[in-house]
Amino acid sequence: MNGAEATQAPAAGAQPYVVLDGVGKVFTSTRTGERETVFEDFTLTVRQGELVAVVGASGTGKTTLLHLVAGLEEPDSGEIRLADGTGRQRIRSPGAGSARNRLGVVFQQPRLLDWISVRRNVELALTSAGLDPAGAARALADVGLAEYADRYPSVLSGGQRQRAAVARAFAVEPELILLDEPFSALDQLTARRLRLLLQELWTARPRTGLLVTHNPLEAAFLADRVIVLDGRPARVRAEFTVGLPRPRSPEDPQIFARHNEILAALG
Ligand SMILES: Nc1ncnc2c1ncn2[C@@H]1O[C@H](COP(=O)(O)OP(=O)(O)OP(=O)(O)O)[C@@H](O)[C@H]1O
Repeated sequence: MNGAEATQAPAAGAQPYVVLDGVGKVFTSTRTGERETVFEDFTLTVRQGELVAVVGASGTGKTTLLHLVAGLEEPDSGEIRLADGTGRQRIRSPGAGSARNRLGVVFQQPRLLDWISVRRNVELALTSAGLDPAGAARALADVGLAEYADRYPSVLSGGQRQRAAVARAFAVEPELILLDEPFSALDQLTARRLRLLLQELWTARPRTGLLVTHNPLEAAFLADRVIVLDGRPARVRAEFTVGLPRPRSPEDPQIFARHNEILAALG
């Protein structure tokens, strides 16, 4: 980010923002009827202003973890406590209903509506969050899409569509950002640019978030802390504090050193 001051990771004493407290989640296979305990008595805290990356083998429960935090899945036991930016907490527990925070979510696919312009896509997100749709122009400019605002998603490149998805997620001033393999469908060069863009947005307005990724280098570059999930039920097998100020360079040897540590923990 041009002229930005280096920013430190959130203080260890920052307020817990997302707390999974003894969470259990069991799925029953519709095919075999078998019960699969993905989480059992699982505990994780994300502090305010912290970006936590979740890595781990396929099928460990990374996306399920995001879905639980997003309220797309309900825990079978335990509690998920979410701060809402006003000092209050919302609690999600079995049968407690779907208390929602204002979320910004970026998936592997951009999930834009193809029959309306990029601008309208972002405006829709703003109006459903009760915000002024005029904010769409700024959000699109922030991701370098000002000139493309009136185009339809289908005429944009994959990288531009994902930029639009990032703009939509950040436009709503989210209390929490959830990123589920956001750049894994892009070619390497485009993914690298988008990671730099994400860092730029994060440095300008630090948020709290969870990033699911298969890419340990992406985790080391973007996150404040990286957790390695493993096993059934999933456990935190290893945890790394990246501890490098932002903006970071993808070429920084310290990022590679963290990447190697994460890779070793992934086995
Ligand atoms: N809605 C569901 N119904 C039944 N089983 C599910 C459901 N969602 C997830 N699972 C199962 O829970 C386990 C964890 O899935 P999840 O998608 O969270 O893993 P993941 O770590 O994100 O995997 P990947 O890295 O491949 O995306 C898998 O065995 C999956 O089949």
